[in-house]
Amino acid sequence: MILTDIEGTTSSISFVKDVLFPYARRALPGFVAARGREPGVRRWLDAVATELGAACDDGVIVETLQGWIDTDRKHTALKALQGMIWEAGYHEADFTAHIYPDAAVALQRWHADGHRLAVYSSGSVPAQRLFFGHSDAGDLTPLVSAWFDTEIGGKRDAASYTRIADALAVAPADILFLSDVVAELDAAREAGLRTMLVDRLDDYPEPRDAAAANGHRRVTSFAAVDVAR
Ligand SMILES: CSCCC(=O)C(=O)COP(=O)(O)O
Ligand SMILES: [Mg+2]
Repeated sequence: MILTDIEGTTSSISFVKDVLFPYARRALPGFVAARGREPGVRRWLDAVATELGAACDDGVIVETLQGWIDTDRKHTALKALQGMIWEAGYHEADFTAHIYPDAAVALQRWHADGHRLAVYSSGSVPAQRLFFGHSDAGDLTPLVSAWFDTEIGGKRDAASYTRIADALAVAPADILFLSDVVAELDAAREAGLRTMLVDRLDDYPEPRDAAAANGHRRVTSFAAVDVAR
């Protein structure tokens, strides 16, 4: 079983930072004005207000969310709202989601070879499905059999990986987790998963040395991933 992160791993950080985040930032005020009363949207706006610890109007909530986008806060409410906003962007073909060609090829090969593939990203599950469904390499969603976001727990928390293994009904040692973030790999290793640091030179121009990789195997492309080990 292969479990992969998205941003910085299958896909470039710059696409997320330079295309997706500015799109969500711009669209947020109009989105909240138009859809803020829908229960599925209100639920997340209320979660932000709760976090602020005070009754606040939607203007304050929008400003807070825009601040969180600016600091790349991986908050579940922000991620859920971003996913809803990006839906329009994908459907109106404003953009397609970046995927490294080596990642698209490897995912297709692993799937054809009978490996089960799952995704674990801070992006919400609907945002992950949109991302893979509208990728530069076309619709990759049929390759993925399970999707996980931070509703199962934080990516730097070992318990999240234990929950994922339970949900997949797979022994932790039979899951290979691919990520660009060493702290996420540390948490996965603590839960018993196999790990590999994906060190994309486009995203990380100064490759991380063995000490920075903290004992995780390191590759710069999915082409070098040996799923058997
Ligand atoms: C898949 S949604 C767009 C990416 C995103 O918002 C994000 O936070 C991705 O974080 P990751 O855990 O995939 O590094
Ligand atoms: Mg990442």
